[in-house]
Amino acid sequence: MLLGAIADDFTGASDLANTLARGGMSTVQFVGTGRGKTDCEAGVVALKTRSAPVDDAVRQSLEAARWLLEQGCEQIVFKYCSTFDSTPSGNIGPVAEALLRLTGTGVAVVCPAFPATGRRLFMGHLFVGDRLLSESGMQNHPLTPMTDPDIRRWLQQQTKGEIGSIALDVVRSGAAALRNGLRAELTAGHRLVVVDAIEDDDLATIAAAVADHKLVTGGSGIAQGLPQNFRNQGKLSGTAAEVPLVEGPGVVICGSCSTTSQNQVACHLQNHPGLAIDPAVLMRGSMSVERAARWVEANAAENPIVYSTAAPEVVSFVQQRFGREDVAEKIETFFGGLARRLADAGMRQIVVGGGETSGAVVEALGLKNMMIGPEIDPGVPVLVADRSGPLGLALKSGNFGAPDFFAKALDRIAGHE
Ligand SMILES: Nc1ncnc2c1ncn2[C@@H]1O[C@H](COP(=O)(O)OP(=O)(O)OP(=O)(O)O)[C@@H](O)[C@H]1O
Ligand SMILES: O=C(O)[C@@H](O)C(=O)CO
Repeated sequence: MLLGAIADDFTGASDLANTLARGGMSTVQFVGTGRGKTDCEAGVVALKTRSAPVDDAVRQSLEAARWLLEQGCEQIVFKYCSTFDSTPSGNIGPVAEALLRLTGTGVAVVCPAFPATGRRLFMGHLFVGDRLLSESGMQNHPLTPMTDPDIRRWLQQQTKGEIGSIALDVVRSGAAALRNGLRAELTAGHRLVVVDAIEDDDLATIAAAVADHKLVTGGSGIAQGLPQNFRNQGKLSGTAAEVPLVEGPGVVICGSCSTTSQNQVACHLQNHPGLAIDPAVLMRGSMSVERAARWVEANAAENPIVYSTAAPEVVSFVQQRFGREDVAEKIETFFGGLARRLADAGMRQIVVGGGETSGAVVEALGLKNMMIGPEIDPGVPVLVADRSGPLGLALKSGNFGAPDFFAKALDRIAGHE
């Protein structure tokens, strides 16, 4: 393994694995510090640490990094969300600082930009499309409401060390100028440096500038140029793994409440049967995994959807009543249990909406690693795991995908265009 990555959630991991695979590295997505197939050029360890307690997130990330370094990785990427999902008390800062120490790195870039999905960083401020992050809908996120678009200020609340920043004009001056800028930041004592990027070319410049960095941090965009660094050194084999097609039956499970997911659920419901999961009903114990599974099986021929997706005011009402973490855990456990029950009974395609939800589903399915198939929409590939035969998956980040993503994902897993 040449490049090892640690992703703080499962959809983020598949987003990054997709980028590295498209960049020409043979890539495997590992579940936790999952073992199994390690003969790849890039290994992405998917953790579920985005909303975990800080100590837990640091411990799991260090364990994953140590494992990746043992596999021979020359560079470690810490992948977080392109919308920088975190709270003022963590976890991006503490994990990044712990990885700096572990890898003996002086300075690392911080760059969540992902222009293909509208995430651009200018003067340290993060935009989603034409909106500042804090006005993009992300301010209503159920677990990590992003209420400040200034990534320097947000990250500073999470770290012990002072945060540096490098503006777009330096990036546009080229890789050598950026390297000098990073050295100057290090001299000033800034070991985590927020770097602007608004186009793919900016990300390519940043990737070229950090070719010899032991640690790189960012969204999946930062990884677009990393395979080229290894190619320049003649280290890539150029052989891609064969990923099998997987026919149905299929189901969609959505626990994401983002605006994008709300539209995608509404779109899928136009032509497919749906079962809405009311968290209050779940908390009272009046809905069981078995009941939902029977409903899915009765509708299996029509690619049904089971979802807890709801509007922000409904989400905050239920959170106030039952507690944010308790509700999230109840829903995630339910969706995990549902996926396992369905896969045990022969479901071969599972499409999931939401990073936390995806983590719960993949962990409940007990998968060890996943191969990376074709891209469905920017940032979301087909994944194929082995679970008594091939199981096709798509793990969609809350904010990714076209309105018809769910139907398209099921088609792509089966190899239909
Ligand atoms: N109706 C609801 N009320 C309250 N909480 C909910 C509801 N539906 C889902 N949730 C919880 O909200 C969280 C949604 O997070 P998830 O990561 O799955 O989606 P997302 O944040 O939109 O996606 P991503 O992390 O990929 O951006 C989960 O913990 C889920 O259990
Ligand atoms: O970077 C993103 O936006 C996604 O890969 C993600 O992390 C989803 O949770």
